[in-house]
Amino acid sequence: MSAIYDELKAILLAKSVRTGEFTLASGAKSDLYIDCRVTALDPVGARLIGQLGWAAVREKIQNDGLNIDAIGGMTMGADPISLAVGMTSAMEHPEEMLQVFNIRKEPKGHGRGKQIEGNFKEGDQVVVVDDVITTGGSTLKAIDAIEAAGGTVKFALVLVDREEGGRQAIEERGIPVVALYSRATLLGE
Ligand SMILES: O=P(O)(O)OC[C@H]1O[C@H](OP(=O)(O)OP(=O)(O)O)[C@H](O)[C@@H]1O
Ligand SMILES: O=C(O)c1cc(=O)[nH]c(=O)[nH]1
Repeated sequence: MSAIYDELKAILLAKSVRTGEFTLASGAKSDLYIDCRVTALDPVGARLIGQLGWAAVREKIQNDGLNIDAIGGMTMGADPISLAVGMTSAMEHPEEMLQVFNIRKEPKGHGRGKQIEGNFKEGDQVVVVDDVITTGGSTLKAIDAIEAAGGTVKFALVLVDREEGGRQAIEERGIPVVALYSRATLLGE
């Protein structure tokens, strides 16, 4: 694997992988918690996520002949990852640049009342992002919100797949999952 892959893995292991007693988004208990926010909000971590993530997204776009307008996911785990990948697309291949959006957990109660903020519009073909997938429930909610707003999700970009059924749940919906790391490749299990 690349130096970027190894460097990002080292930051994830040092800053994000935690053991203890945790309650997950699904309500399940776990002795493992991967707090990707700490890595994605580390300036070096963000740069590496941008480079690795954009390379993976660009490869999928090219292999499948896709036309992608934008990238984004459910706040807040997805937010720094989406921006890092979008910024890297603009820096490395400006002619292929992806716009970036964030999805609120609930539509805003005032202002424009939107659930999707930033650079998303009806008709867009998008990549949905999540930092971690466990059950896949959060990514599926993001997909629901994008579809309700008139977008089409072509695939999902995930930083870490915990390999607990999330990939299957998302792929059953017809949306392929591109994961930068799995539980096995991150933890060597
Ligand atoms: O695959 P799942 O079972 O849905 O679990 C993974 C989700 O859980 C966490 O989100 P959380 O709800 O803790 O929100 P946050 O990103 O706002 O912290 C994480 O950021 C993923 O989105
Ligand atoms: O399932 C979750 O809620 C979850 C697991 C994990 O490892 N990291 C995280 O941020 N959320």
